[in-house]
Amino acid sequence: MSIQLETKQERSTRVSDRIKKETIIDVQNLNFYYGDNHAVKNINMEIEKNAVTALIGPSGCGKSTFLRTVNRMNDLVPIARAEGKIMYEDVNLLGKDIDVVALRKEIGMVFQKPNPFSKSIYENIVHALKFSGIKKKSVLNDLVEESLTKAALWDEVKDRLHTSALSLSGGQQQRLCIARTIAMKPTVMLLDEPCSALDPISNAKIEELITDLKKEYTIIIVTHNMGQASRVSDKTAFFYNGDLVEFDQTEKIFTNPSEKRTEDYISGRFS
Ligand SMILES: Nc1ncnc2c1ncn2[C@@H]1O[C@H](COP(=O)(O)OP(=O)(O)OP(=O)(O)O)[C@@H](O)[C@H]1O
Repeated sequence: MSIQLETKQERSTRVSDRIKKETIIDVQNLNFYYGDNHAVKNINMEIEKNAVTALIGPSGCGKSTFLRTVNRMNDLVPIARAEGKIMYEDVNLLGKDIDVVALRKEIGMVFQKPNPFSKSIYENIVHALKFSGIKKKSVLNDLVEESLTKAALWDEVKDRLHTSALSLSGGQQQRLCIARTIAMKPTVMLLDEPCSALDPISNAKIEELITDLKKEYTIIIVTHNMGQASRVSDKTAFFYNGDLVEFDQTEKIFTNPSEKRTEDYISGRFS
């Protein structure tokens, strides 16, 4: 009798098949253009629910464009054009009849530089909630506490909710922006280099927070920090020159990538 030993690759495939989760966003043949610039090229990608997906790659390779296409932030660029489909629960997010305000509530975004309004901490959270029709003070108060708690900021600000958000440190401001997104009860959070303007301690706090948040939310994060991608994400997509070169379990990407370009990038041979 001969026993067939499984190769490392076969084991990795078997394990990743077993832990394969539900797909929440299914990107199909996505192309994105800024005028003649073909910035994102024929991307096919399934984003797993309640997981963290990291987008990595050198500057200008299309990561932010891809991210901003998911919640239609690129609609604001006049020369921009998207082709293909981004399916979210049977709805094509690129469809003409999509209510983009509702979409951005469901798929929230946090930007590279913390951008709180120049209002109080409390007002930063309730501003959009009031706009969406919630007026009752007790409901607003509960949502403020809940979202600041989930963003790991409540203990630091609970005694000064009515002071200016601009008096917070950069790291606290970024957690406030995350709380503001959480308050809208999204299902997906898009994070565009959320730590790039932060000090190492704030960075570590946001990373801890991301790991915590994925229990409730699906997260897609653009990062230039390879350590961060490997620490916080479950899956990693490597973009190069608008192409999705490789998309796999983060552990596989960082220990045994299939593509030479991925290996060269993560080992710092180009940036
Ligand atoms: N608003 C815009 N108008 C025109 N071209 C744009 C715009 N935003 C991005 N681009 C172009 O699209 C391409 C992809 O840029 P994008 O910002 O998506 O890359 P990136 O991988 O996120 O880069 P970085 O890591 O530097 O943020 C680049 O050629 C860039 O110049």
